[in-house]
Amino acid sequence: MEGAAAGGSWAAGFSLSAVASLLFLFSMLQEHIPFQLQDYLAAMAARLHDLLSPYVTVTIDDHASDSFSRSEAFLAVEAYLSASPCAARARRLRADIAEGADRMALAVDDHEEVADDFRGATMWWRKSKAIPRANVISWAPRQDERRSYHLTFHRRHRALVEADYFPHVLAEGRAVTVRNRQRRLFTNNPGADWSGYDDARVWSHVKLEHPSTFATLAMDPVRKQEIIDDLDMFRDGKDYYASVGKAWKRGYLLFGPPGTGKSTMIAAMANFLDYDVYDLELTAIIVIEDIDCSIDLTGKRKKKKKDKKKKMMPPSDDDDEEKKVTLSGLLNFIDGLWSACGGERIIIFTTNHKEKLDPALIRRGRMDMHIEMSYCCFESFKALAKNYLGVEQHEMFGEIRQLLEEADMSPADVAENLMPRSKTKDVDACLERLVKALHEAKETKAAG
Ligand SMILES: Nc1ncnc2c1ncn2[C@@H]1O[C@H](COP(=O)(O)OP(=O)(O)OP(=O)(O)O)[C@@H](O)[C@H]1O
Ligand SMILES: [Mg+2]
Repeated sequence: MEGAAAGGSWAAGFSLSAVASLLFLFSMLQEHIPFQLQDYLAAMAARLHDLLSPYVTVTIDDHASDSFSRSEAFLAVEAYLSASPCAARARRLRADIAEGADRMALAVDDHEEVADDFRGATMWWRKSKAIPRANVISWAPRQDERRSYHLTFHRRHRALVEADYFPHVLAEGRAVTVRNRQRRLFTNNPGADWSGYDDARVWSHVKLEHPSTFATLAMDPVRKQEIIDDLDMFRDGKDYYASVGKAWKRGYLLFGPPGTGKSTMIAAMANFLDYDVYDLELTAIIVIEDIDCSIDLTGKRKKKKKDKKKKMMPPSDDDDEEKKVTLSGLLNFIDGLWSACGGERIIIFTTNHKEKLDPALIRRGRMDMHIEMSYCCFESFKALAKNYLGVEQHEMFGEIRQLLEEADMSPADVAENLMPRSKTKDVDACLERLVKALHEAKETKAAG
């Protein structure tokens, strides 16, 4: 290893090159030496190397010997090196789109070597490729190529590598993978069977490419900040959750009339946290409470007699019992979803009718923070006006403020009225259209 030799003494450099020559000779002779002797010689060469060299080498293979999937350690190192400043000095790189990622990622190419500086210690990374000997002739690209990373460092840094450097590489590598991957939005399929754990039928997902952020989300700034703080606290709260003995999970219930920004908030949260999102649309679920929620000592749920209560919003013409979901089935599913996955989890429930939900469903622990998304207030309007029209002050703002207090209009409707109808953004026309719509909404409210 060139870099390692340069970093050590002359003697180490000499001994390394001597060993390298021996290894080269060994590989030349390999074909003429019986198998048993090959193993013996390899072991001897390794011991000779150990005796002479002050350097330690750790190998990380891309496939664990008993597994077909790629090793997590290898992927973490690959991701770490792709983003590390040390890789910027590599001359040969390889570009690829990793599984689940949405952009090209660069990785160090085969046989390339890079030096990473960690707290004053130099870590040399080299990537190697090996093609196992096989008596198979194939025109297809070799599937059995094995790649490995070799980390070489001075033996006095061994404790540092084990205690600090490897955890650092793993954490950074994972963070890079999360940043690169395509995030997904899962939504529940109406009518799915909630009694089982068949995730594929219950959830469908799309790529999450929603542009909404907390900066564009219109709501009371104080409440918005509370939510951001809560998410921040959760994200960095791994140790805290462990110390109080709680699973690292949090549930949010977003409730409010249609068009008040519940789905927009979900996208903003996902973009803020870089998480996948499970959006459980409760209004689309029919729950028939035919099972009592108290649990007897044998752990089974007691059945209630014939007292069937509709607790959630069912499309009333849907009489297909098969499609209906029992409350306990839904609770089991939600709790199963929580416990099935390690690591941090956020699940967001949305509904237009909080008052119709069963208390068991929305108790703290399942839904820890209840967030009301309400009709557009003046603060929200100001955010939308800035976002859609680029105005922060206007003589019509006073009138609009007054009207917003008297009429119920969702942010979705306010936004729609503010949207310019032509490329020449006519701010006055947009605000006038909003005032007119607010007057109508006010009359409707008074009449209803
Ligand atoms: N608070 C908000 N801030 C910014 N834009 C909003 C807000 N509320 C609504 N909008 C706009 O209105 C559209 C519809 O809002 P959204 O889908 O988030 O409503 P919702 O509360 O999820 O409604 P529903 O109950 O029908 O699902 C959004 O795409 C967005 O453009
Ligand atoms: Mg929605």
